[in-house]
Amino acid sequence: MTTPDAPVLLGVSLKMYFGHRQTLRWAEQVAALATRHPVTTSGAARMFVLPAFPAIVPVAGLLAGSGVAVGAQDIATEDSGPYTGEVGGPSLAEIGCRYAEVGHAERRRLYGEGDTVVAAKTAAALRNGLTPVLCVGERDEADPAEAARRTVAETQRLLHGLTGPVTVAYEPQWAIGAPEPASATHITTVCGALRQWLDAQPQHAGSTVIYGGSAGPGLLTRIAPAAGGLFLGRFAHEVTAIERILDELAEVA
Ligand SMILES: O=C(CO)COP(=O)(O)O
Repeated sequence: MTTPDAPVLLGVSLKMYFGHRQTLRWAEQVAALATRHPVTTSGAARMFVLPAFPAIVPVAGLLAGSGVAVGAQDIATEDSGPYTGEVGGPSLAEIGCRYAEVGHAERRRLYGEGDTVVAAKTAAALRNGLTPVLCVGERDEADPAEAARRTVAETQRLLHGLTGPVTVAYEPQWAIGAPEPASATHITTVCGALRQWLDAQPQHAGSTVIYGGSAGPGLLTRIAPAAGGLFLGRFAHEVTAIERILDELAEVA
């Protein structure tokens, strides 16, 4: 089952770029944009934002009624107990999170997270009713067919034994923090393969594939519908850039 008519999904992770007040000002602008833009008010596009932990509660308040969902950039593998510094899925769900990001390349590279931890965090998100934003993608640049093979295998490994809808964010690691995203051919090859694999997994019905890695205006219309949306980083810091992406979607709709 393919889902070409599903709403486009635009996610933003603020990583650790913004201070607290800056995050709140940005969220206010995102709420205003989503409340007035025809692509979001019609339901043709859905949005989620992942602020730093301390900003989740106030950002959820600012986004209330705008249709923009909120989520966390990380989640503990366990639900409660002696895990200093961690934040568990039950708390995230309680404060209004709908998404929890897992497996980002920065957490793998800088904090030593491997497949076991990523799979356990994915399970924790699903167990708590949160949609995991499962980041996958090859570390070094490979040709598109090889990248697709590796990325589907990685996704299959990480989701083994799990049930529930997921948002798979294809983020080739070499394209994160780069001047440009991967090429449209590269992205559509890998996202198409992920879509095809997910469509054959009834236990993950309702899942979405989005692309991240230096994504910004001008990209989505070239990679849809293989990519069902974008996972934005730096190029969403200016809310006018998000607006340009919504405008582009309005043009092709
Ligand atoms: O990792 C990303 C989204 O989580 C992408 O970040 P950039 O768009 O800043 O490269």
